[in-house]
Amino acid sequence: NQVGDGVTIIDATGKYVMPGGIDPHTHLAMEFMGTETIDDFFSGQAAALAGGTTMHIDFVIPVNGNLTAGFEAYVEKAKISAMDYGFHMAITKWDEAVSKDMEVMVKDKGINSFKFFMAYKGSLMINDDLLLEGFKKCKSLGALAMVHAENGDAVFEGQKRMIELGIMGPEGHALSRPPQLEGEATGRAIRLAGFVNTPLYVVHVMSIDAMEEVAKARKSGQKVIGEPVVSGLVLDDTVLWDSDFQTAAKFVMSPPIRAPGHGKALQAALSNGVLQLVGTDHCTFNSTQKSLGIDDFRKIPNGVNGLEERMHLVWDTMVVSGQISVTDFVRMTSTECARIFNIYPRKGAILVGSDADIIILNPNSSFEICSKSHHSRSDTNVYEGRKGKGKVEVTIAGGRVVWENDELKAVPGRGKYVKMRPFNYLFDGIEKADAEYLSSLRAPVIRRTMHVAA
Ligand SMILES: NC(=O)NCCC(=O)O
Ligand SMILES: [Zn+2]
Repeated sequence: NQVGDGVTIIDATGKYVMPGGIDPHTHLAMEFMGTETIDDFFSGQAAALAGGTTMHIDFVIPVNGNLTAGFEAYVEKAKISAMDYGFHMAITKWDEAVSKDMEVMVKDKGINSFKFFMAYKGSLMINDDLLLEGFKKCKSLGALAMVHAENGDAVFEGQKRMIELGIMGPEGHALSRPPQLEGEATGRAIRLAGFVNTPLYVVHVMSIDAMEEVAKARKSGQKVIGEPVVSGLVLDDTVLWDSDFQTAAKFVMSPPIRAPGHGKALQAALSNGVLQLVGTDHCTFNSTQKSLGIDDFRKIPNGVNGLEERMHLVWDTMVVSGQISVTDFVRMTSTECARIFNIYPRKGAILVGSDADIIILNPNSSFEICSKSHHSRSDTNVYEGRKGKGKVEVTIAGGRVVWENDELKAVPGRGKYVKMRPFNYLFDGIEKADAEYLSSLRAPVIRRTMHVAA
């Protein structure tokens, strides 16, 4: 039986055969906050395959702002890949070399999206000036602009405020960067992208404040994509107040996991089309690394796991509860990502000519999440002990069975780099809108020159 738009099939046993998941947002082998993520391109991908994800798109971080050096470093890191992957690239400074290198990345290296961090003052953060330059360049190249939207200056101020109050623990992380700072930056990025008339992708939408900015823009016809991540959908921030440092610190990520209520609102936004696809922002650190911030929450490396859990948790939270259909599930975890990053139907579909990335999900089987048995190298899991319905029983990546009977057969080096073309569907109509804007401008005023006698 075929269900929905041709991507989901139920076999005689009631199991679903569907395209493998694609995670639009991961950070493997990333040097960040004085350390490096514990999952590299093999261990992170092992986790992904065990959880039904067969491709991910990771963020290349330039080396001292240099894009080519960053790209080369990530090519090395990714040599151990067990599954297919693509790259986005962060832009952390602006000059002629960066502008030229963006062209090289798009035209020669298969990168079609660039991320701008509006937070992490003193390291990755950029200002509005750079945001505008970057957005203009993205538009000219047909590359998608992405933003980490938090007001970094205000976060810095919020952190100082907490330290002055003597709040040094993980709860200070949430208190120092409240939802309004995410809403402000999201709205600002959206308005600047609207001003430039280029599509925008907002990564990890964590709050009602940010989601409402995306909703408003989309309602007005602006091309904005909103990506919630699993942690934002299913967790809440009460854990940050836990009296045990490690228990609380493992949940520190940015923007922070929000107060109860935000997750439910993000789920609703996903089901009614305000938000489009689900990522993980998988960025893992073990307990020793999280302890870097034992005396000061500002030093806790930011990030949580999700690559192995995304498909299960979205299924259990959204499909089992009746908030979305099976077809919606496939769209939000796979197909929409493939369309946005211009790799459909090679990825995100089961069609003749597509890569054979396929999973079998048994809706009647159960999963239980446990850091002792997960495939990430981290010694903790933010979803520890969660149980639910719907289990990925088989993962096939590139035509090879890599997960079956709870056994992983991931082989380092087998994953391929997937080049992504510019000018995705979001760019349709942009040129026409620009032309209309230009013709709508009123005729320039001709002023007579006045000659005043000396
Ligand atoms: N999200 C997070 O806390 N860590 C990964 C880096 C980022 O995307 O901000
Ligand atoms: Zn981010």
